[in-house]
Amino acid sequence: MKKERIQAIFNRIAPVYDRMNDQFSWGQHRIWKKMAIAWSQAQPGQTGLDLCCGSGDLALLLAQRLGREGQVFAVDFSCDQLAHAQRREKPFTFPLAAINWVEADALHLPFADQTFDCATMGYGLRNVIDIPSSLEELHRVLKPGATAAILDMNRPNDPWLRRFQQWYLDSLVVPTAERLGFKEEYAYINPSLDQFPSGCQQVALARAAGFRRASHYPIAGGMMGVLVVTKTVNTQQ
Ligand SMILES: C/C(=C\Cc1cc(O)c2ccccc2c1O)CCC[C@H](C)CCC[C@H](C)CCCC(C)C
Ligand SMILES: C[S@@+](CC[C@H](N)C(=O)[O-])C[C@H]1O[C@@H](n2cnc3c(N)ncnc32)[C@H](O)[C@@H]1O
Repeated sequence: MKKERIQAIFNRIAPVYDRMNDQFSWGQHRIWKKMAIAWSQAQPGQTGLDLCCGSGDLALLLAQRLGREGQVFAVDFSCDQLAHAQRREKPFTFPLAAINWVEADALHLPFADQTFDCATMGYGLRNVIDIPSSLEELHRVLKPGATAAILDMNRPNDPWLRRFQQWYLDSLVVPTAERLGFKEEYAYINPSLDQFPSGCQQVALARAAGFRRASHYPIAGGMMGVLVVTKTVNTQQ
């Protein structure tokens, strides 16, 4: 799928994206995102990156974790998702790290090598048009020793759960989205899952991108998963 088509999908659904995620996942996506933040090993005061930030869920959680002394760079190439994210940021009262909202392509990040202490990527890896390049770019901008947590949907290994996931998406998610005029955008999810590398394949891709430490943790029965990668301190890299 071309970059422009992906951009158009997420620009179009920006007004309903958060509400639909809450509705379709019964609010569970917020738990899955908090798990990704924990796996990122982000610490107060650090400089963090949230790739494919969309409406800002993970960027805001990362900003809470990094605190007043930290800072977040939240990157997305959808101007409408970023606009929505910046409007949401205002009501937060507890001490947040400063969030820098950056409209850019995850495949060509406008940051120097070894910039970030930690990173998150929520439901982005499956949507970039070049997964190996995205992982290589992530590796480039992380500091040695930094960890990234990459949350996404996955096909479960269990055949019954696979069938449930396909049925849920085709028979509940898409018809509901269709009633709001977003059939095409949500009908994209199931085929995108068919193309998405399995957890083991994601680990292999991460290793090929230079991450010497990579693990994949299935969650929600394997319908979701978190790829956790760490850039080793090896001076040869
Ligand atoms: C937050 C979630 C998905 C984000 C998301 C990712 C995409 O790639 C999209 C592509 C096109 C349109 C929208 C999105 C998008 O919103 C995960 C939750 C939302 C999912 C749409 C629903 C997935 C439901 C699970 C398959 C089953 C959940 C079972 C339930 C907890 C009982
Ligand atoms: C499913 S949304 C995820 C949003 C948010 N991370 C979350 O957890 O809800 C995927 C986001 O990735 C963005 N995206 C896809 N490919 C991208 C790329 N190459 N560069 C930057 N953003 C990209 C889309 O614009 C969209 O906002």
